[in-house]
Amino acid sequence: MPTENIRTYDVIVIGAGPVGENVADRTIAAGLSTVIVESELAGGECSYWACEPSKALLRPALLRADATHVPGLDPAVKNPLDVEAVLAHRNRMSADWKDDGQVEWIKSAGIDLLRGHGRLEGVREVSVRTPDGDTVRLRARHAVAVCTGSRAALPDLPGIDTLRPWTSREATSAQRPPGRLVIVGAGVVGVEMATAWQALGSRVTLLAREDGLLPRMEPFAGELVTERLREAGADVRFDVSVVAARRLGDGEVRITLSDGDELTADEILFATGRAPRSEDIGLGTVGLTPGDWLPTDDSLTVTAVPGNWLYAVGDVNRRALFTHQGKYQARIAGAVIAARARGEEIDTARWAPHSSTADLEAVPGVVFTDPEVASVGLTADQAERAGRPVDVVDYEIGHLAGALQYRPDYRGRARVLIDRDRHIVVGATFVGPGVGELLYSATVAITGEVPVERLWHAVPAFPTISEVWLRLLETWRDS
Ligand SMILES: Cc1cc2nc3c(=O)[nH]c(=O)nc-3n(C[C@H](O)[C@H](O)[C@H](O)COP(=O)(O)OP(=O)(O)OC[C@H]3O[C@@H](n4cnc5c(N)ncnc54)[C@H](O)[C@@H]3O)c2cc1C
Ligand SMILES: NC(=O)c1ccc[n+]([C@@H]2O[C@H](COP(=O)([O-])OP(=O)(O)OC[C@H]3O[C@@H](n4cnc5c(N)ncnc54)[C@H](O)[C@@H]3O)[C@@H](O)[C@H]2O)c1
Repeated sequence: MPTENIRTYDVIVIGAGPVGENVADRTIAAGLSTVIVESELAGGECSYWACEPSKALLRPALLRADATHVPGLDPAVKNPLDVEAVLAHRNRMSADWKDDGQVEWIKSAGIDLLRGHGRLEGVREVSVRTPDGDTVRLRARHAVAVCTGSRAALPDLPGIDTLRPWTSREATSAQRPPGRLVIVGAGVVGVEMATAWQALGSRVTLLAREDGLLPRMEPFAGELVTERLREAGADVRFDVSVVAARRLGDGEVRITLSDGDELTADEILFATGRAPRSEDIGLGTVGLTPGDWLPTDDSLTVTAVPGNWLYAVGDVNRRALFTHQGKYQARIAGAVIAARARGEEIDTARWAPHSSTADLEAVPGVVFTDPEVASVGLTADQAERAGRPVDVVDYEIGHLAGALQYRPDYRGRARVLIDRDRHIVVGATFVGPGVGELLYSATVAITGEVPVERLWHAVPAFPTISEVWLRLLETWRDS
């Protein structure tokens, strides 16, 4: 790269999603000049096509499901949702797909924003193709952080190019409910979007190729969500996949399933996982393969590239595809970059300031369905596969006084895994209305490695759902 017209910064961040913004926030706070490059909207997938719009669609649906069962409320809560009002609320929560607020924050933090498509150009260099066709060249004194996130992965289905399917982007930003919506994939996106659009009036068919929903979670999570989705009117099918799909001249979609059944829908949503946004970011110029995920060590450094200058943070490293976990990584990457810029050794011991240990031991996640699913740490299946001796302790949350106060028809279950040798919690799953807010207690128990003997002294208030902790301890003691 010729040296003229090169802008030099301490740190270059590619991608202004929640993760890139947080890396830049930490490096600026450490006194390092930082530029952030963004090709679409500052705020990333989370703000406009993922977390924010999906939760704005789901909150009215979940509140209505709870309220419908609480006596004495206005019968109006039983009425269908006001679709227009919900979608208008979703539009507001997605900032109407404008990023002025985010840009204002970036500027106020002292970070430079460069709009355009960023690409690595060898060691510590990045070129940016701006919207008006210019190329801006950047050089980093210390670090380049790739925070380009992920996109929806589509299956390799014949004719998919002409099918015009929905991905998570259309599913979170559509301006009216399709009459009939077929959803392929029963992971988190599939079940959340099934819950939202069924509540908004679509007739949803949810297709799982496994024998249940949410296949990577405790099996009872998928079972309870299936029950409620079916009660809400959704057609939930297991052990089935799509073998062919095409859009007809009238706009309808004709779908052939692996069991020979045919479906007709107005839209088909592929909620079939994620792929890294790394195919066109110059990975070849640093010896990596375009289109691959970018694995890192626990300090978020891409160790396949020598020199400790390249970092991958957030979805693109595939460690844990959640906004909160990517932001945690961003705080750690920022501290690592700052320490190395000062010439200091980094401390990557387990739970040390420069180690993203929680990615491996305690990733919390909430699925915002009816009922909610909140989990952190290991499932029983994962513990068994890892050869980790644990006691599996279950409790029906609906037996709690607090649960019945919350919603008289409460159905839910909790499971904790207790390490047999160390007597600490290593995994927890709660399924039931409102359990999302319980999750932090389990996350603290796991990351703090709190001995069960001490947990007895953490008294949950009566009558709350958090009394489930006490019941789980009693069940463990008496088993
Ligand atoms: C439907 C849905 C719902 C979700 N709900 C939740 C939830 O409730 N809670 C939760 O924790 N997680 C949720 N997630 C996951 C969450 O959205 C991601 O984990 C999070 O967005 C990852 O942040 P990121 O910054 O790594 O990537 P992204 O948010 O994808 O941001 C990456 C940014 O980089 C930009 N970019 C990409 N390539 C370039 C380039 N070459 N040059 C310049 N800029 C570039 C992109 O335009 C984008 O702005 C959800 C995901 C989906 C799909
Ligand atoms: N509430 C939240 O925090 C939230 C919400 C949505 C998404 N997310 C994050 O986004 C990530 C992506 O979610 P996702 O649901 O897209 O992916 P996922 O990996 O969770 O689930 C994908 C599902 O699609 C199935 N599938 C894959 N290919 C298929 C095919 N060809 N045919 C049929 N089924 C197929 C898989 O078996 C799996 O069940 C999640 O890992 C999660 O971390 C989080």
